[in-house]
Amino acid sequence: MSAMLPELRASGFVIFRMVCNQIEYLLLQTSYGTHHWTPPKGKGDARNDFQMYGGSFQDRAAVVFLPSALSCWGLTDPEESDLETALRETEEESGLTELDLRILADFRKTIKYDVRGKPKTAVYLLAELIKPDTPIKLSDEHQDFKWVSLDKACELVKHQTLQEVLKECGAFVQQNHT
Ligand SMILES: Nc1ncnc2c1ncn2[C@@H]1O[C@H](COP(=O)(O)OP(=O)(O)OP(=O)(O)OP(=O)(O)OC[C@H]2O[C@@H](n3cnc4c(N)ncnc43)[C@H](O)[C@@H]2O)[C@@H](O)[C@H]1O
Repeated sequence: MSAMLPELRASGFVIFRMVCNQIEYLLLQTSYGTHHWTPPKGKGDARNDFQMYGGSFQDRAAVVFLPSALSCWGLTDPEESDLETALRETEEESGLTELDLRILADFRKTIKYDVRGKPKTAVYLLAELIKPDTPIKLSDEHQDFKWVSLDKACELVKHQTLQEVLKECGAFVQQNHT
């Protein structure tokens, strides 16, 4: 049965801004669990929530059926791309829309880790906040946000794979930012 389920997959944006010639990265702190810090990101569609938290056979049928049904009604897209997911989640979690961002299209980094014993893939894209003073509007999923230096961001995120993503973002920005 599990082979028929979609992978647990999330996408998001590492967002940076330039303030007085310094690069700062946006991190959000979850209002649940261990209150970990993460760039804005989230899961691609409702089917993934099932994998994360488990459920009955009926629940399974519902979560596999629901995205297809919603898609037919034009309410959501079960084939949402990583970019679409990242944009949607970024807007939901920070209030920042595509219009606020300059996407560095050549950057894309994928990491894999286990969450509650299940493999998860997280895809990170990279974008600059065009107007550095644009306000951040948090959703209920997060309790705090910070704009921080690369070193401080690596300190906050704790997980080595995500620290490496942030460092690659830093190097990419240094090489490609005009
Ligand atoms: N513990 C919890 N209690 C109640 N509700 C919860 C919950 N966790 C999630 N939710 C619910 O799920 C929703 C989030 O949905 P989404 O917002 O769609 O999903 P997400 O970005 O993938 O968030 P999540 O926190 O689950 O994942 P992450 O991989 O960062 O983090 C998942 C775990 O992996 C760890 N992790 C993160 N990055 C890692 C890495 N690079 N390496 C290893 N572990 C990592 C984190 O520390 C964390 O423990 C929330 O609204 C909330 O309702």
